[in-house]
Amino acid sequence: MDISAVNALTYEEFVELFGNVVEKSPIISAAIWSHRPFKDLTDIEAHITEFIHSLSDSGKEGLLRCHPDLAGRDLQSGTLTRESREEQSQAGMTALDSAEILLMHRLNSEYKERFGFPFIICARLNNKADIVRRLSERLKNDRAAERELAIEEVKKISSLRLHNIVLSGIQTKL
Ligand SMILES: NC(=O)N[C@H]1NC(=O)NC1=O
Repeated sequence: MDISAVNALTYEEFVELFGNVVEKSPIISAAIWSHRPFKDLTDIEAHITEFIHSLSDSGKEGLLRCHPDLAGRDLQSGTLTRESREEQSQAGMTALDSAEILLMHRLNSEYKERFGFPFIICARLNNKADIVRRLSERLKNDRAAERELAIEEVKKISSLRLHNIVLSGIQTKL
């Protein structure tokens, strides 16, 4: 799918295709559609980044709260989005033993209690050991630093999702 095909999408098609590029936040694709025509994927990413950075601190935290825990309740109950399930699976989160699941639950709860939003990391770029290590380390940060780090992870997740859609030929929907 090339950029001219992206630019030719109707609003409805665009949001259907890119609505979950930022987890459970279709407002972002709804907003950036107005910026067509896009020059390339980097241009789309720049608009996503611009939107996210324009949010207030509470808006950014709201965006973070749209993300499911890693190895959390949604994974156990099968209610993850397709994208999140694939990412969590790739990072080994779907193949944890019971002790590892308990550890993730304990660390995720501690994190959420401290910061008021879930721990977020780009699962495709990290394995199980990285995730546990980073989660333990990041618990020591302050809230503002963690908010910014988490937003950077959301941007990495979104970039990989965007590239995956455009380059992998999910255009069958079009
Ligand atoms: N909590 C969290 O990091 N969630 C996620 N990370 C990722 O790569 N996909 C997700 O859903």
